[in-house]
Amino acid sequence: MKIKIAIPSKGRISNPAIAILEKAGLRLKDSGNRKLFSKTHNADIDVMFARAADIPSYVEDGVVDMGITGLDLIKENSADVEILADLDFGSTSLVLASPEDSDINSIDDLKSGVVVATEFPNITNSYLMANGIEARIVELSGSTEIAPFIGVADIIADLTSTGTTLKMNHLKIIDNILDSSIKLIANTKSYKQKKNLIENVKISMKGVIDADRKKLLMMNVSSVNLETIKSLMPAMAGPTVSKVLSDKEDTVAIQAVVDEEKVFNLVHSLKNAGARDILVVPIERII
Ligand SMILES: Nc1ncnc2c1ncn2[C@@H]1O[C@H](COP(=O)(O)OP(=O)(O)OP(=O)(O)O)[C@@H](O)[C@H]1O
Ligand SMILES: O=P(O)(O)OC[C@H]1O[C@H](OP(=O)(O)OP(=O)(O)O)[C@H](O)[C@@H]1O
Ligand SMILES: [Mg+2]
Repeated sequence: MKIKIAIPSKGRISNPAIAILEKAGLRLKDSGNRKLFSKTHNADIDVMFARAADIPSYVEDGVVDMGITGLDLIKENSADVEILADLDFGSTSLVLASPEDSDINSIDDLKSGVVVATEFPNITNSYLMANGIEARIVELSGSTEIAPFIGVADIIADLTSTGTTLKMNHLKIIDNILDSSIKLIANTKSYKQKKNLIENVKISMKGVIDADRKKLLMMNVSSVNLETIKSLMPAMAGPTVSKVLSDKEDTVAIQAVVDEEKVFNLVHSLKNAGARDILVVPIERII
C-alpha cells in the first residue's frame, strides 16, 4: 500500500513542513527546484508539491492521501478532510481590521453594504452573515492591507501574527474571525483504507514536535549523590539509572529527557550536586 503527501511548494510554511517530514524519517530523495513530485526514503510514501491553498481540495478529492496546510485554508475551502494533528507552527489569526482613524471599532459598528477586502471570501462572508451583516466582499490575492487606503474597501479581513503589517498600514483590529495553525490532514477514504501507514506518518511527525523543545541529559554520578540528583531531575518518566560496570568507584549513569528551557539552570544544579560528565544531547523524535 502506498500513500502520497502534499507539501506546500512555496511560501512561509514550505520549509518548516519539509523539515518536519525529514526529521520524521521521510527524507526527500529528489526535492530539486521545480519538481512536482519526490520520492522519500520510505518506498511506500511519495510527496507532491502544491500551493498551500490548493492542498485542502487535493486531499478532499483524493488526489493525495495526506497533506500539510493551514486551518484557514481548510475552512476557506470547506474541505471535508480528517484533521490528524496540529503541527505547532504557522500560528496566525484571521481578523477584521479598519483604518485607525475610522469610526468602526467593533463588529457592532458594521452596517449592511460594508465593503470588505480579503483573500478569505468564504470564511469572512459566513462570519459576517452569522452576525447579521450583509457585506460586499472584494476578493484580493495579496497585499490586502492597502485596500482601505486606495478606496477599494471600507475594512479588511486578513491574517495577522505579530501585528506588524497591520500597524505599518495604520489598521486596527476590530474583531477576530478564526485562529489558525498548520495541520496534518488526510483524505477520509484513504484514512479508512490505509489507516496503519497514515497513523505511522502522524505518530512520527508528532514525535518530531514533541522532541522539538526537549533535550536528553546524560551524566555520571556517585551513588551517594544519586537521591539528591534524582530529586533535581524533572524527567518525563523518572530518570533512567544504570550501573557503570568495571568502575572502581560506585558510579551510576543517569539519563533523562527534560524541557529545553530548564537545561541552562539544571546543569549547574546537577554539577553542584556532584554530577560529572554531563552531556546535553539533541533529540530527533519521541515516540
Ligand atoms: N503572518 C503569518 N504568520 C503565521 N502564519 C501565517 C502568516 N501568514 C500566513 N500564514 C499561514 O501560512 C499559510 C500560507 O501562507 P503563505 O503566505 O506562506 O502562502 P501563500 O500566500 O500561498 O504564499 P505567498 O504569500 O508567497 O504567495 C496561510 O494560509 C496561513 O495558514
Ligand atoms: O502580523 P504579521 O506578522 O505582520 O503578518 C501578517 C502578514 O503575513 C501575511 O502576509 P505574507 O507575508 O504571506 O504576504 P502576502 O500578503 O503576499 O501573502 C498576511 O497576509 C499578512 O499580510
Ligand atoms: Mg501569504
